[in-house]
Amino acid sequence: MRNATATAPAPADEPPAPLATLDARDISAWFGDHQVLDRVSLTMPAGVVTSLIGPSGCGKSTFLRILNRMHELVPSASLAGEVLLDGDDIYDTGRRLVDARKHIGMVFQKPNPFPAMSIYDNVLAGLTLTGIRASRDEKDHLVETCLTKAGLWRELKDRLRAPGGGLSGGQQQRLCIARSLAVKPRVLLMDEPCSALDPTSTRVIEETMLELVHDVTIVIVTHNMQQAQRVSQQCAFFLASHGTPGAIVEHGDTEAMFADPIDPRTFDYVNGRFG
Ligand SMILES: Nc1ncnc2c1ncn2[C@@H]1O[C@H](COP(=O)(O)OP(=O)(O)OP(=O)(O)O)[C@@H](O)[C@H]1O
Repeated sequence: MRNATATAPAPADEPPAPLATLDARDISAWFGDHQVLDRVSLTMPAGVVTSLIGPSGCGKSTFLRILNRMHELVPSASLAGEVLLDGDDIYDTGRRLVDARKHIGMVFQKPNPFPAMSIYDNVLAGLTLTGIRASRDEKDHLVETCLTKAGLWRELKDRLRAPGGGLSGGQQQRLCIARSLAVKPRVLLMDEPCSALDPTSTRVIEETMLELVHDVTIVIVTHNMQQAQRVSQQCAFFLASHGTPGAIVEHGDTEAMFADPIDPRTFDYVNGRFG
């Protein structure tokens, strides 16, 4: 068991963490006494983009937030089940919350850079929080690496001291991706990351995801069926029918799920017949 106080600061120039598999086992979730997920199990393999699809309110975001311990921030929220990162339970009582968030980063629907903070400092904002120390040279290198991976370096390298809030929506979202990458996560969770963006910015983020997946396991919630097909290799279809808690109806290879789904409800959903 890891000791909560034993985590020494890690240097920023350590090599990228190896790819990791995230395994959710029998996840149930509640807000108060309202159950919103019922025994959901899903393996999100290393180096794969997994998309979570399904109608509004079926529990996709709740499931995603459980994967990095954000669900517990809601006072009435509770859950059952296990989330294993390469076999280690992220809810183990000996594990620090901040470690789970460091290893499993999150990008939200609405870009949320610190608006008055410079682009440079935005990228590095997670370092202090997660106890990563870095020299000036290491910070410069990290900023360049993360902005490059997020597809922003060429656009922004001459204005790193400008405020993050002055960027376009698409650039802000990519800045948030760069900020997530700076702490070298092993998994990146993305909750409808393109829903506030125009088609061009959306395509840039999708291309970024396809590059990033070589370094980090990705799980994305999306309402866009074309996006799920473009970016993900694995897909899970969630449904909460007639007031029952959300559950996975079907999951597997994305191409197969769209071309030849097993369950008629999946067929109807991916063909736009409901939801
Ligand atoms: N903070 C909260 N407090 C109480 N209930 C909540 C809270 N957040 C979500 N819920 C409820 O949990 C259920 C699942 O919501 P969730 O946001 O996970 O669904 P979703 O599939 O991601 O929906 P959408 O696609 O619209 O974002 C819904 O019934 C929702 O009303």
